[in-house]
Amino acid sequence: MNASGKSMKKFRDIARFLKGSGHFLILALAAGMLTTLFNALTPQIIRFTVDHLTGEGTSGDGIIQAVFSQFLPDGQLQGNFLILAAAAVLISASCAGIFTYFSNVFMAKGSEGFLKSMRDQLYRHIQRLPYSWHGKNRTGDIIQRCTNDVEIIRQFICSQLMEVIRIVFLVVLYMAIMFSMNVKLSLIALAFIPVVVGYSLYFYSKISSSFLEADEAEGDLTAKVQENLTGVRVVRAFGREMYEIHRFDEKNDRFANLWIRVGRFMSVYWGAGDFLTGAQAMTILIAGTVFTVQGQMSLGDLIAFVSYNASLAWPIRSLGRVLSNMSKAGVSIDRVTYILDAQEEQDDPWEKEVPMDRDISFEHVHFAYEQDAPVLDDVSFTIPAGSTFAILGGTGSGKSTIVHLLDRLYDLDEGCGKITIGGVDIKNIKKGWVRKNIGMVLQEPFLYSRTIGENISIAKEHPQSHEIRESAGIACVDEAILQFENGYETMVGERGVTLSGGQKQRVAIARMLMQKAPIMVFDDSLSAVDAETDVKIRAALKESMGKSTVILISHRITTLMEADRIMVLDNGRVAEMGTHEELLAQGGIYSKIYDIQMNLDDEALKGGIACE
Ligand SMILES: Nc1ncnc2c1ncn2[C@@H]1O[C@H](COP(=O)(O)OP(=O)(O)OP(=O)(O)O)[C@@H](O)[C@H]1O
Repeated sequence: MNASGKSMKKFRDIARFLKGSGHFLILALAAGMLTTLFNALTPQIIRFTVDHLTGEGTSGDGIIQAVFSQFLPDGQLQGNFLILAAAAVLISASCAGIFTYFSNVFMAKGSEGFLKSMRDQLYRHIQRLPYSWHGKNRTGDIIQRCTNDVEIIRQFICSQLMEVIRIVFLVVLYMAIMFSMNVKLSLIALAFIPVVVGYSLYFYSKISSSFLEADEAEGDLTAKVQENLTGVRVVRAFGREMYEIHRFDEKNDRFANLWIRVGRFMSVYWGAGDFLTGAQAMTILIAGTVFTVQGQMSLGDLIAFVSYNASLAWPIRSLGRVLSNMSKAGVSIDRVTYILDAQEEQDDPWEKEVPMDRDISFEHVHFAYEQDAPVLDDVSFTIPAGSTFAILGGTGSGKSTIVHLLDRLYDLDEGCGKITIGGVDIKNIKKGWVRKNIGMVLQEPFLYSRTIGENISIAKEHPQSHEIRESAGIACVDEAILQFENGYETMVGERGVTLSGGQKQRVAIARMLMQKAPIMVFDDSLSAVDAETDVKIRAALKESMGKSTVILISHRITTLMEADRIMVLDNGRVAEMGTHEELLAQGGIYSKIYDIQMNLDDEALKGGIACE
């Protein structure tokens, strides 16, 4: 596809969001044009009135004369012209007002409808994008695209594009009327239009880099404030308040200076623009007066002409600005279509739902994230259904990657081994089905800004309160929750600040238990819990888990020593495999870590030790 084909495709991608709201924009445009039409009548009425007073007659056969003659015969018209003229001004102003109202109402409906449709579609699409896509794209950037860029596109379609059409209509209409009154004077007025538009176009394209810099400085300042507020505990703990204040001052200064510079540029622009407009008005006035004195036009013509000319000044000046700002939309359309073009995660037709309470098997699995170095190297193991399987390994050894692969967040490439559940390659099992049947608790669980009860019950459609308490009981967090004034109705604040790390982990365990999944994964999810509670939770889990298959990942040997089978992972390779006793007897990595952890004092034991 060539460049213009690509641009058209992008424009079509965006224009489809007009479905359901596009007709409002057309109505807004039509109402806006009618407003312009009625506004154009007033100078004609003034022209007629003035010529009537002075007894000049070039406008005698004009449109207003023709309309008035419809209502009253010539004789009566003479006596009532002032009333008629006043009524005509009032009627045209009222009509203009009414159409302005409708134009704004339709514009708001069309514009908000377009925005809503675009946001809805983007949100829905992002929800369905693969996890790997999220891994490659920064959250802040995605949010920026869904807010700022979407807003710029809305302005482009619903404001700038409409404005350009409205201005072009106004210019064509007014120039047609002006040409009908005096061709020579109209040619002078017309000659200024490209100069004014060209000047503002040139100016705005020149200062767009200053605008961009100032916008970026604003983003920088916001990010600084956000980081500071999020990390307020660290700032206080390290006594970094003054340092943070200085850093903020620097960014704030830069931000202010950049906007002052933009302000200076804009002052030059407005000043020079005023001068240009004034020079044009002066030229029209001088030439118009000469033509009037020469009898080429009436006094009414001159006044009406000057009035039309003045009404053209602002729209023409803003045309350059609007056209120049429209170019920004191209970048935003690119940024939004980048998200929309990303392939959604979809089930292939051959993927099915199979029983998940079966053996899990990794067969010669090799895996690397994108172009990065290999993370898993020939990993093979089998987890019999209903058993507890533990994985021990140093930081970055690939433990979580195994879970990502099992959950189909990433798929294995051809020839890189196989993962099966009940003998079925998981590539042939629906992704949604896999995830629904694998309960997962992560090391740093994410809790929503909702009540604790809602957080626990999120995985279940119609949760019963006794089920919520039951799950919380197994996760040893029921007692702690009841100690809060509002119990299960306690709101978990932004990022769950009202709960301790260990409490959050336990709420996440309770949430996972609600899922009653046949496979449960605990990815270092007891790390923030003290050793005693860890033992209690595991005992309660053992009792309640029934036939579920459990995968335990931990740095703490006491957490996983009772597992049916333990795998030691070293730099993506299976280093050891066996029961606790077998591994101790081998005298390898596992037994070394065991010795270190067992010899540590209680304090260290509570924190857990990384097995590196
Ligand atoms: N989404 C990703 N994209 C690219 N590289 C990744 C991604 N996730 C993990 N890695 C890399 O893969 C390697 C294994 O990471 P993984 O999270 O599986 O280790 P881990 O054993 O669970 O570590 P930890 O105990 O610290 O959680 C690391 O080098 C990590 O940097």
